[in-house]
Amino acid sequence: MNHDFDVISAARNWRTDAVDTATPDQIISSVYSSDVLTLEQLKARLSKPTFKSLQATLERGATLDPTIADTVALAMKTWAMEKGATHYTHWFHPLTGSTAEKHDSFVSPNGDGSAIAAFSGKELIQAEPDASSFPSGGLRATFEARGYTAWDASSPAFIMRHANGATLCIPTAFASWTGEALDTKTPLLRSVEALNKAVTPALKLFGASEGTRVSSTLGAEQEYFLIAEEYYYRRPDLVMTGRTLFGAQPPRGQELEDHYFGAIPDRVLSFMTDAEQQLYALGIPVKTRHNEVAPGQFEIAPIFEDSNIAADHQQLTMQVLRNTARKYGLVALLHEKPFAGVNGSGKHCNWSMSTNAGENLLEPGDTPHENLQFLFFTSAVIKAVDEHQDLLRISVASASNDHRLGANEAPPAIISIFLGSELSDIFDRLESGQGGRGAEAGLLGLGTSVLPPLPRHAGDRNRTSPFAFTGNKFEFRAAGSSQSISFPITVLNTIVADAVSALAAELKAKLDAGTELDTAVAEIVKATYSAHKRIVFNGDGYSDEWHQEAEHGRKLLNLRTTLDAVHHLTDAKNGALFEKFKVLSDRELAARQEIMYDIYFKTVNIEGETTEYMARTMILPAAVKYLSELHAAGGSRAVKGVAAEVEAAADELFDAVQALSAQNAATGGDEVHEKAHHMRDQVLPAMSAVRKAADKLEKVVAEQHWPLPTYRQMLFVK
Ligand SMILES: NC(=O)CC[C@H](N)C(=O)O
Repeated sequence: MNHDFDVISAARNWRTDAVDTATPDQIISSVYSSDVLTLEQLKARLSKPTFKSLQATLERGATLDPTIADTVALAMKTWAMEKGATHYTHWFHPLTGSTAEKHDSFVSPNGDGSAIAAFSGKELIQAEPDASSFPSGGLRATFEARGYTAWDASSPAFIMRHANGATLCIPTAFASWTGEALDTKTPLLRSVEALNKAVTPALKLFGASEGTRVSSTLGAEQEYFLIAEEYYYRRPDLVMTGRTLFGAQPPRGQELEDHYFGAIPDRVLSFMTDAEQQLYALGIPVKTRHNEVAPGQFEIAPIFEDSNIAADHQQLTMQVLRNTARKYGLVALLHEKPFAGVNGSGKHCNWSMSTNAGENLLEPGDTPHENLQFLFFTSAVIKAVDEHQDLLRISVASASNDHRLGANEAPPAIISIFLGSELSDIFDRLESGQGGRGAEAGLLGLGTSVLPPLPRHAGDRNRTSPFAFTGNKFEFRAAGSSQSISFPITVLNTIVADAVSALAAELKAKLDAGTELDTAVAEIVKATYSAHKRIVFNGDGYSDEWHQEAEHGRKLLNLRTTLDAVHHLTDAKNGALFEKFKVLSDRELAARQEIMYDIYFKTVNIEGETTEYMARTMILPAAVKYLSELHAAGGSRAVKGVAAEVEAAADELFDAVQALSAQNAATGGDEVHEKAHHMRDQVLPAMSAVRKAADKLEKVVAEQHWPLPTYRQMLFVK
């Protein structure tokens, strides 16, 4: 096959007709949140008493008063139909990691041959989709099809558009008839509540007013690749598995570092602008766009918002990126490692805690008092991450992230915290009993002898750190580009709730005993840092020395692969933690573990089968064809030399495929974790051997015979 035509068409094939892009003024005045049923919209459409009742429900986090449900549903339906919606759906987040929707038409037959537009309060509040095929990890048998979706009124309803219409999407939680969570939203909401319950009493010790509530905030950076659609559909591996299972390294990768933050190609910028306009309409606060490090890699990042809403918005962002790319003859690849040898894609989760008055608890403040608070909560995060390294690692574990972690600017599997030199210095001085040394340039004097000055927005960054302080928040960098952010954030909220409640109890005891607040906090910060500073590491997370020191010196966990990690999810300490904060019951936790094993097993199984299929039906035939051509070409030294190279690699490939085929046919056992281990220990290495031989062939077989678009083409044609 000759790819010359492909290269030209892949480069050209995009629509130049501009979309109707709005100016910043128009975005602010009319586009932003125009497809979101905001509280203002509801207020304008409901009577005062109904709106008040709805608002009270939202504030209490309770379920909607059934007597007003019909009125709210009517307002929703009217709004949605004005926006062009023909259908509505309960939109939820099953344990597949993505989203689910089943549309129902607003049009209802009236029984007399006519039809009316209908949507009742009952239909708004709860539904029973026939959702028996979603993973439940044993929480229900398939014959018990009943799973319920329940309206999450804290995340606004929105409109999803397609070329021929629109759908009203109502964010919902998804649970079994026994009330067990079958989704990622329910535990996230529970963890937000756990965080609130733990942090609010702590804040009160610092003098917070009545009515203070605390929630977690999140901004998730999304990295992704774009490749020409022509190439995508010629790569069964990309279509089936999301990553390339073959591909020799091109002469040029990312070593020139010329793509990162470079000028964004016109086609890509047009795509980005189009996607952003849709995200604005959905009220998603996207802010930043740029070229990422690998050729063909890009990033979109929002500013932070409430973490439950951010989790919904993050799923929508992925969906909009995928859908919009197609309009430009591109495909958005969200896999963590679509191309070996260059950077993978992360979804760095910028996490913090904030009060309902908008106070960021991880912001070093302007006053000594605010800084006491800051140090207290930062210590709690350090304690939480040290005590629950395993859970953070598990929350980002997947077959795809295994290929990313530990190389090309993605953090290693060992969890540690980067505090930056200035903040580390402050903790070190607190620990050693050295107090403040007065205000320095860029540092904020605390005006108290027990505490040293604090940095305002430390500027340094560390790309090899999985969990980095970035001035007024922590960036959980280990999260992978294709995953839902719900579980990582559920874990973060829960472990921090645990640490804060422990430290708050200590603080309260000290205050009750008559210790001054600043002295008491300094003592707690000092003791906490002393006990947990092994988790703080500001150096190179890739170095051998770090791996040695982390594992042997500091005794940190090094859970290299998904299977090493997932195994710990149901450890007694983790079950007790999630039970204590009512985030996940033992059964719900065990179900999640089961599903993680299952998804891992199936993912690698599909990769193994795809590798075998491509090697047998595409790559070996190409090599054989080229060989027969060479054999026909006679006996010159060059021909013989090339033929010998091709033959050697083809033989190696043939043998490797036979070996892979045997592993694909085996199972490793009946239990899902046995199957998963078979995949990791037998199938993945067998796939690597196939790839190694195939990549050798790619370098010697005539390009016109090579059946697959190459890295050189996919990464550089934009
Ligand atoms: N520039 C960056 O921050 C690179 C991050 C890297 N792509 C990752 O996998 O996390």
